[in-house]
Amino acid sequence: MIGKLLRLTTATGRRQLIGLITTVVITAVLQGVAFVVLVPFLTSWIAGDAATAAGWLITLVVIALVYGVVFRIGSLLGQRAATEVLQSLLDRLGDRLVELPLGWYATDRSGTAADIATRGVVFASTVPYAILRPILTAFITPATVLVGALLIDWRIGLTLALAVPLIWLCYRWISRRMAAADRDHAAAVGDASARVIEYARVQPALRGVGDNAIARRLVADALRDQHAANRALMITGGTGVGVFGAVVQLTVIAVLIVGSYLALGGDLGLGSLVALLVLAVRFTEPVVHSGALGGGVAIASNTLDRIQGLLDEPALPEPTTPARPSDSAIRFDRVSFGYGDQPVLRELSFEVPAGSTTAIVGPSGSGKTTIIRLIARFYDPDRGTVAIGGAALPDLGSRQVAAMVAPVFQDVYLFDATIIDNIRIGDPAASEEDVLDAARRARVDEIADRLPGGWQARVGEGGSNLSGGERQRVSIARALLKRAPIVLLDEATAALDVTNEAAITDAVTAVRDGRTVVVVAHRLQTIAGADQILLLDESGTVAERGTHAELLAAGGRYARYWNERVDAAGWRLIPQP
Ligand SMILES: Nc1ncnc2c1ncn2[C@@H]1O[C@H](COP(=O)(O)OP(=O)(O)OP(=O)(O)O)[C@@H](O)[C@H]1O
Repeated sequence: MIGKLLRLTTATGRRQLIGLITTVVITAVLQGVAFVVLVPFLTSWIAGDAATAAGWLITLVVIALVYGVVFRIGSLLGQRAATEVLQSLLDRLGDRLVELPLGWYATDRSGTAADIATRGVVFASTVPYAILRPILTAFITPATVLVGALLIDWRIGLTLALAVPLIWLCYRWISRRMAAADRDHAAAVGDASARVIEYARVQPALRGVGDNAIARRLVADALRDQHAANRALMITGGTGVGVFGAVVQLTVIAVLIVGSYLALGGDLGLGSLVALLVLAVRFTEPVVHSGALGGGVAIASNTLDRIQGLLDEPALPEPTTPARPSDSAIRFDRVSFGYGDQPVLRELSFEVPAGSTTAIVGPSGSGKTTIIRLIARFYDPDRGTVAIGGAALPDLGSRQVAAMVAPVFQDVYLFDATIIDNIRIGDPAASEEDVLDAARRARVDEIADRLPGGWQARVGEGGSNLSGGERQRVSIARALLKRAPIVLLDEATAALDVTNEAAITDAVTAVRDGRTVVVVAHRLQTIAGADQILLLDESGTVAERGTHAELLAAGGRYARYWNERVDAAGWRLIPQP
């Protein structure tokens, strides 16, 4: 645990921790020596030798004074080390969360990450003071007492020494059980947090369908599992401490039996017997304490592992000298990709010429959004290459890719701020004029007109005061303001009202303006207006590719797909003269 803590903190934190450990060792030894000195003091006191007793008493007072000074220094170092550990962990986790590949966030890790970044980090910062210090004392003081007991009376010392392996085995047993119970508990807490966050997020959808019994059951099950895991942790801790206390008390009884036997045989004076019994009790006191702390050590160790695990999450490879893209053309070259063991895209190859628009269509689950994620470098493909401007994304580096690409996803998240502030995220340095210009081109001005407060109206948490289509228009305005050469657009699947439909059509037209656009298209206008259409099939490969006119003329899968959609939408194409 000490090694894990030292690895997680800064050089200053390491110095403070080593200082703390040094003072703890000194105070624990001094405490043990004080207990040992009690023996000659009590023996001479009971024997009526006041002068010798006074000498030992002075020794005890000196030990107590030195102990007090070193303890105070240790307390200060412990507090400073705790603050340093907290600060350095928050800094490192903050940096890590920014560096983690975006794909890490695509799977719902929010509960686990929130638990580590809040409860875990705060607990870790208390470890130097609340766990490390008492646990070291609980081992070093009895060890000093044991050495003293062996020197004073080897038979009593040997009795104590024989108990040590039994106590150690018992301690290991408790720690292992507590570590396992804590792992289950942490998993249950992470799961329950994720479920509660998810439940809050999907409230609008749930209220829309009227019956949220299934979602409520999922949350209730997760909370019940967390409760059960918490109970198991408590029971494991309570049982362990009870068993450990009983084993330690048996040690005192063994000393009492051996001591009484020696006293009855005349080998041990009454004063020495009393003093050695006091010593045995002093030996067991800190050891009993270690039983209760064993669980804390196991939990602390697990927590430090979890924090280290998050810090060690693999990042995507980044170039030392990023390559320069020649333009904004996108190329997929025999790309295969899957989430875990589940393959999604297979040997996918296509090109999107710079400045053109490609619409991706295909059945649900065929991997359309995954293509968008690969271009934004949420993940690197398992095989094959994704390139922009002739350079593979790992050679361009995540920063450059992020600067070149403006994604507009289906589930747009808006901050609970004004519409203007939400658009400005696209380019925080942009002038007010530029922000308003981008907003108008994405027809966000109509949304501002509708809201009380206009441009200064707050959009609510996650953008809840706006409709899905409106949120996507704000997101398109962000992309326009960013002036990135590539726009990735995952069109909302939900049916849009007439106003939003027209506004999105205008916004998409505004976005195209010389940019390279890849759009997961659901609206017929977007599909028909694209320079190139890629039709994916269920197995994650390109089934057909071409312009709308070419694919319709071919009369294949795309033509069937198109005709079904046109019939469903009641659409009619007006023949061109
Ligand atoms: N983060 C993820 N982890 C695991 N599997 C995922 C993840 N994201 C998507 N998938 C799975 O990968 C497959 C392709 O998903 P993707 O979202 O790319 O499809 P899509 O064609 O965009 O679907 P839709 O039209 O329904 O949005 C699906 O089977 C989906 O369940």
